[in-house]
Amino acid sequence: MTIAITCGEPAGIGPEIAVKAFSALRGELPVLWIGDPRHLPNGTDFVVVDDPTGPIPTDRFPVLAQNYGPAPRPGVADPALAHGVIAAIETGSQLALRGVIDGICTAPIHKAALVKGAGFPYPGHTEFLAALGGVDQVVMMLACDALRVVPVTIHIAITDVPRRLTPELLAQTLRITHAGLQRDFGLAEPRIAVAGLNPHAGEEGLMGHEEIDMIRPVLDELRGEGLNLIGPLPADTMFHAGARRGYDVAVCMYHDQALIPIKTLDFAGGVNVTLGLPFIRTSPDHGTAFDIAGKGMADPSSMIAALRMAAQMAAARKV
Ligand SMILES: NC(=O)C1=CN([C@@H]2O[C@H](COP(=O)(O)OP(=O)(O)OC[C@H]3O[C@@H](n4cnc5c(N)ncnc54)[C@H](O)[C@@H]3O)[C@@H](O)[C@H]2O)C=CC1
Ligand SMILES: NCC(=O)COP(=O)(O)O
Repeated sequence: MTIAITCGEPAGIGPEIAVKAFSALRGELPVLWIGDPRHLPNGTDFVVVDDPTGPIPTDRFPVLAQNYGPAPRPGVADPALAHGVIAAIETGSQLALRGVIDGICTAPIHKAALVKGAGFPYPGHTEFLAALGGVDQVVMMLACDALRVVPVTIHIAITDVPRRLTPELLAQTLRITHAGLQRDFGLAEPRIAVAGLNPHAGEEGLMGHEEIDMIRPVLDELRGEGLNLIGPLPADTMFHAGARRGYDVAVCMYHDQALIPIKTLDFAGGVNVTLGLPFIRTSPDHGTAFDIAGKGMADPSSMIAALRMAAQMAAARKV
């Protein structure tokens, strides 16, 4: 079992948490870092791996070396490195698709630097990985011990949410979530709670109509396909401890509705997973943390949790 870590934004904390996670998981889970060794923290005891299909060393930090350019100043993204950051994600995905590695764990990227430096046309890894995997739609899920959440719409402006929230998108998100929890998380009949879009889930149409016009009909249709769906629920009351015991995942209508509760509950332990890909991808739930980059202060807990989750998902697919 080997999980590859893609370098992410070299000016962020990605290289640091990869090295710290490697140390923490030594003897438990082999990893392979894909990136430019010049971007590793000073003094990292690394070894270059020439052939990723061969044995991966576990005694020193193993690097599938790429050549992106000199190290940036910590906390200051250099768009000149954008092509390299993207290439690492492509390399990791190809290795995973070929079965050379068991999955990828992506360190955070700085989306603006990739757009500026390489015209990156995707809002994040999630959509880029869907393209690399040859699938039309995937689902972003964030998971910790206390909660799993899925945002139906992801990185779009809040003013665009009602328009982009179509019955097709909601239905496909629910189907992919259902199948992903069955396949990768061992839940035979996942209980899926679905949030409304409006306050009080619309309060019978007094505070918005999306629940009546769109969400309810989609849930009714998918119940006919055998999905165990609860809702639409008022989003403000579905995340307290008692409510969370009633479902396995909360499907939310937009990014912050989903990510605020999980990052509040467990920022250190949260993991970002892409469901619906032909290979396994996880990621820490946090970003590049430019404010602490290069200071040795970064907490690797979320990266460690993401690597463990990728390994568990890979094991589940092998059964
Ligand atoms: N998967 C990905 O590629 C992701 C990328 N991002 C990107 O990261 C950049 C910064 O995003 P922000 O919203 O500022 O969130 P952030 O998660 O980078 O930082 C928020 C706060 O949490 C702290 N923090 C984050 N991770 C930490 C860790 N491991 N240890 C200690 N402290 C930590 C930071 O120092 C900062 O104070 C943006 O460009 C965003 O697009 C954000 C989330 C995921
Ligand atoms: N807010 C979550 C996030 O930015 C992660 O996006 P992605 O790069 O995993 O698509």
